[in-house]
Amino acid sequence: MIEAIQNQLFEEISFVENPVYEQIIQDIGLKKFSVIDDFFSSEIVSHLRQSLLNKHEENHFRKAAIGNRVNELILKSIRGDHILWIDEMTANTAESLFFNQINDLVSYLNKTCFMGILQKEFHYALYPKGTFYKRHIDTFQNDDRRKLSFVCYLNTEDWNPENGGELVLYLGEKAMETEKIIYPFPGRIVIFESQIIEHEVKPVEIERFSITGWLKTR
Ligand SMILES: O=C(O)CCC(=O)C(=O)O
Ligand SMILES: [Fe+2]
Repeated sequence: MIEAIQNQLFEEISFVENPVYEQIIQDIGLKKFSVIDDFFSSEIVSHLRQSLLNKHEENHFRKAAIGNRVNELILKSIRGDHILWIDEMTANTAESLFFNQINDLVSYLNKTCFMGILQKEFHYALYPKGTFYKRHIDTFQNDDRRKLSFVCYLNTEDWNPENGGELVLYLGEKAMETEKIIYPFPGRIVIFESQIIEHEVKPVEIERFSITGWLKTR
């Protein structure tokens, strides 16, 4: 009994407010999305990019799918990225650092906003030159488990807006829709409400690297 109270007290005392997480929570509450620069250090980003490139070199990536009854030609007109799912259980050093930060964020969200995030899934994505991902929403019919979409860019430091590949979020009601353009600068993350925000990746002029994932309720 006393131990339980001590533990609870300790939990309350040990809670440290995190300004970056608070920013994310405030943004999502107000705008349904948040963009944070330097969420990941350039060191982690470069290790993750190297890991992505190694695995791509070893032919582990697959062309991304969009549901099952779609043939390859149609698929290519919708999205052209190659992906590889990341398994936390067999994560390498860079991936473990990535998951540590994600898990820290998730536990903060669950503690402070009762988000109820119990599951997560992440994949590497490589967009070859000339590819894109047409306007879409990240939730499937009959499946509303995806709550927050999460993208983290792994491009090199010299990424130039002229490379294209910008993420466009479509915000607001149809009649007054606005576009939020987000460049895929390394270390930058974008978090948005999966069930609400339509978005697209514009055609890219050079290879574009990222990790995309979802925080889910179960
Ligand atoms: O890479 C991005 O900026 C977004 C990717 C995306 O929309 C997706 O994979 O569902
Ligand atoms: Fe998406």
